[in-house]
Amino acid sequence: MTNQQPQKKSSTPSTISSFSELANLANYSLMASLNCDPDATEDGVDHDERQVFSGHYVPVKPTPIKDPEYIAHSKRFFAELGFADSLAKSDGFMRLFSGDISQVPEPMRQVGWATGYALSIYGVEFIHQCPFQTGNGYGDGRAISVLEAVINGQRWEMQLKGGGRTPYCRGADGRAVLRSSVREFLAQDHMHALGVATSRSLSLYVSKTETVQRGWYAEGSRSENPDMMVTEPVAISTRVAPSFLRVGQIELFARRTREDGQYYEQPDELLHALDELEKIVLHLIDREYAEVIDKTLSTPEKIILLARAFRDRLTSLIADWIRVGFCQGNFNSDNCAAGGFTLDYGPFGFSDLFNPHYQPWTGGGNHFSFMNQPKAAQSNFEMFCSALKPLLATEQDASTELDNIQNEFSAVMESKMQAMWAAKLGFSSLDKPEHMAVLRELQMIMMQTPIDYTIFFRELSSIPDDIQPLKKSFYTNLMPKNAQQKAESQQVETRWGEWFDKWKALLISDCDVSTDRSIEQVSKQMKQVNPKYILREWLLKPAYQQARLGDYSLIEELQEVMANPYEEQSQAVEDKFYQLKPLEFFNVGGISHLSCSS
Ligand SMILES: Nc1ncnc2c1ncn2[C@@H]1O[C@H](COP(=O)(O)OP(=O)(O)OP(=O)(O)O)[C@@H](O)[C@H]1O
Ligand SMILES: [Mg+2]
Repeated sequence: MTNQQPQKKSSTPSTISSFSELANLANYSLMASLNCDPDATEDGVDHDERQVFSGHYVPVKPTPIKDPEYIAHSKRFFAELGFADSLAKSDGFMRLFSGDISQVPEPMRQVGWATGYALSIYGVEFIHQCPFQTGNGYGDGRAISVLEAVINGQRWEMQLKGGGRTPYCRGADGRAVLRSSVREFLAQDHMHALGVATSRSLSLYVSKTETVQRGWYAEGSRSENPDMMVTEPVAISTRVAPSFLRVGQIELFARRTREDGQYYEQPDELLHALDELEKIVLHLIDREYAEVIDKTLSTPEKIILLARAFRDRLTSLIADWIRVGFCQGNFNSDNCAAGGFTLDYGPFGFSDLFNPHYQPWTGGGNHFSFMNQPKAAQSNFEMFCSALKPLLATEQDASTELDNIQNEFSAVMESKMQAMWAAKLGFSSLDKPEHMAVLRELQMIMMQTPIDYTIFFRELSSIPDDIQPLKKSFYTNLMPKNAQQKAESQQVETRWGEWFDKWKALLISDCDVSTDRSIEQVSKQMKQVNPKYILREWLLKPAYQQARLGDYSLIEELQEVMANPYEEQSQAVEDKFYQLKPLEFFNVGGISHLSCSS
């Protein structure tokens, strides 16, 4: 059900308790397999926006945040890496991951790197909106990778978010504020605990003295857009993944191969562009798909396997997002990791009230809304396949096969969605029409009744005797009040009862025919796919507000609770975190919607 990234061979790690031990694990494959921007300076002091015409990466020295203070690290991920918890507060570690790379010992390098990428929004290329009207200004504007290390046989890239300006900053400050960094750090950690493929959270540091200004919402504001400027401390969160390659990155190098004279003037420049495209694709395979694609195959053969494998991961990812109520909010090709995992926790949100059009980001439009994410993914996948095409220009068969892989996306997506809904409902499949009818009817009533998506499925997972426990998920206060409306809502309740009876009868008959499925087992399985605890925005807000005052206890508490989202936890945890969204938070800026993610 879940879309785990491939597990590498693991031996029990010996603990890494000092920064010099970590430094010894540094191992940079990127520089060997990719091209550096030929216009770049070697020392990485390259902090003004400028066009980057070629090369896959630009050396950039991060700008440290002033007077950094420790807020959090992912204990779970540290344990996986074999890092001692004490490392997070140690001098060298804290210095590096708050942006000061100037003193790292060899074999670490005293310079990081940023990468360019192209942007497509819902399948439409954006080129002229960059400051140079060429697309050469898009890329990591504030994300800077600082380390590659091989740990227990797995290669990881570590990337600062908010590490200061890069050539791609487009005039912005290169910083991330405390609020957005807390959200990103916690959500990324939580998504892993939910079993959803994601970049991982490593650490979070805030500056005690450096601030920037951002537009934000006044307390309780219902304005769609921010109505005031706030001064916020800057922070750096570090995220970790096998790579940070995005669909937009492959697109950038494919666009440069076009014979429209936009990107090159001489024939050898076309060859160079094709070479850069091939290199980045092979690098993607090496970093993200090495376990499923044989190194000895030809490039066209590899490309076919890559497209198939990415399609498989991407469709699983989207089904998982919908399973747990996650809306990414801004699923452009530049926010779509080519390794098929969740990347960029900016304007994301977890659904409280079920709404297929749920979209936390005011700039996102319906195309990135909750139930439209399969379509948004399809657009990104199509851009990905088009970007691979120039490498198959003389390979008719492979090119046709790639078209087929692309054309079958929606069928594969649909089958993943059906498997996901079946699991949420406790069915082994939706193959029979009566199972499908139960799903369709449920989707209809869910749209007509204000219910909490998480609580509804969690209560259903206990397979109750009647609909009474499900009412815990009803936003009764949002239901109609006058007499006629009350009568209508009575009808809705009757429909719920009828739906429930049909669902339960099917479930019982499934168990009767299958000897290896008891009701208790089904309930247990349902609780493994229907989380109890979800990182709701109204839970996040007090955590970053308290952090602003120097109190990080709520962040730690949320981290703990959200690390075990499928478990039954204490009554106190349930009372605090397993609740409907309070009515006063509906339509409130910064909780129900947000416009700014930085
Ligand atoms: N404060 C900033 N300074 C420089 N660049 C920024 C800033 N905020 C956003 N950007 C850049 O604007 C683009 C769009 O922002 P978006 O919110 O998608 O990305 P992000 O949250 O910064 O990053 P990522 O996708 O790396 O998680 C990105 O290329 C990003 O680097
Ligand atoms: Mg982004």
